[in-house]
Amino acid sequence: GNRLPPSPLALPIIGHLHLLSPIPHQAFHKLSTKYGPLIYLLLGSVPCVLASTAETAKEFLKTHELSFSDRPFSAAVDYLTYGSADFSFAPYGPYWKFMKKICMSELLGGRTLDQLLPVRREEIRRLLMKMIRKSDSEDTVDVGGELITLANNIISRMMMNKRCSESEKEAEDVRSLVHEVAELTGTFNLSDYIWFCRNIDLQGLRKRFEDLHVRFDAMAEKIMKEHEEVRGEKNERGNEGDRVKDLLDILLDVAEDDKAELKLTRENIKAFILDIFAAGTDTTAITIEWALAELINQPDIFDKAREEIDSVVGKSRLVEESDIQNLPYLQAIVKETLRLHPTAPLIVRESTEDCKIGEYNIPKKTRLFVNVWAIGRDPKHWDNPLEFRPNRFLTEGSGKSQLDVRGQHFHLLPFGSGRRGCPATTLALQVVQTTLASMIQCFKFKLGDGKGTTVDMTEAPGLTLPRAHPLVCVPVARFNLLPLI
Ligand code: HEM
Repeated sequence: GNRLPPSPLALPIIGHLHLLSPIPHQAFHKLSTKYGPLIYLLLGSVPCVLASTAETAKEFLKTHELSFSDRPFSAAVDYLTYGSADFSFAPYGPYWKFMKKICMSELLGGRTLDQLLPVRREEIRRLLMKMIRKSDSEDTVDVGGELITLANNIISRMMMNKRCSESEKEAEDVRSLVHEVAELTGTFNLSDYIWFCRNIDLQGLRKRFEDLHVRFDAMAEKIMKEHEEVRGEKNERGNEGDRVKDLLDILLDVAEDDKAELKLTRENIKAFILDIFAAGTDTTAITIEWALAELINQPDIFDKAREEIDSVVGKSRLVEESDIQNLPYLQAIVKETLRLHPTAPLIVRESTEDCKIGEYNIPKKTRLFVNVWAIGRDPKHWDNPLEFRPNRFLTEGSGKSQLDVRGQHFHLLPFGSGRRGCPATTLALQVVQTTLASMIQCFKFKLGDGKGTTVDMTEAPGLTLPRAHPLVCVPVARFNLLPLI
């Protein structure tokens, strides 16, 4: 037959759009408890399916992977990605495949990440220095804000050998630009619908896209020109190769390579820069913020993590990326954070052909949402799912100790799965684990403004699972840290 999955009653014109607020992944979760693990929805006029369990996720992302490897298109994406010249939103075709190959072999591959290790080390030290000063003056730190700056600087230096915050003003410009782009493209894109509800002023919205596009383009052009100048000089002097290449150098090399399978355009390169900032900054920073909030709320877990680091690393040097493999409890804390607080709570794809899932027919051009957030809290797969218990990943015999977060285990999908999964999982884990470990090693935390001893864990609306209440606290250095930095 021609059966679609079960569906709540739809309203004229808006379909099920009214059911999504205020926080889409939470609203979706509620719908799934009522209508089941696979639901059909009409968002405005767009047909969608919603997968809310590990089993349904596997059907779409693995069994029928190739039918669901496109991303949906929206006006924001069109404006901001140079007419879809980018990577994150590119259709699953030759251009995407070409870029994916470069991503995995060069841009985000092991060798590049190794070469750029000093960037990550320096930026983490810069954050720690700032916190040491706050500790000395017994001042509060806006942890979330500092982590966004950290993530932004790491990405910016990897991408184009430039920190965002040479000056505070410049840093703020880049931060707000990146934030707006992420908000508007809705990296995991729901926003066009939500705006439709909230904001009928489509004209005003278009103006915002244009504005943002112009601002971003100016920034990207400036950076590209600077690079091209340096490359010109290098070529004249003939001494290329004495400096570590940043990602932009690698992209420009590919663009100049006449033997490359595809010719990268200027738009492609700018759009890629935009993608990396939009996909990599908030997700990384907010994950670390959630992890720290959980630890502050559970001093016994915090103590245990600190003891592990003290015994493996000691107090005479700072924890390094290479220590992480010897810190299983820390790794478990990060997995548990990604289970409960996945900063990409919904995976968004689109189907390229008709397809049969179980007894249901899913037509071509149907948008897919996989509710990663709900799957991580499913009591069928997780004991006491709402409790933060890193030990669940360590207990021998529970079967959970072998679980990783790279998309092989469909009840834990913080980075998605398959070909279209996050290409920067390794980098993201390096930054999250090492930053968290160094904060644990160096500081204890007192909550700011006398707000008691527990951190409020409410989520706010937003595509990257922002916290409703910013984590503000006073870092207290555990010992004299300066010799370590
Ligand atoms: C904790 C941090 C991060 C999380 C939780 C995360 C999660 C995700 C998820 C769930 C997806 C969609 C996967 C799918 O459709 O199956 C994705 C895609 C993507 N991520 Fe990440 N990510 C993180 C960090 C980063 C970083 C640091 C970068 C870049 C440096 C990055 C770049 C991308 C890109 C380019 C895509 C699109 C890939 C494509 O369409 O083929 N992500 N990420």
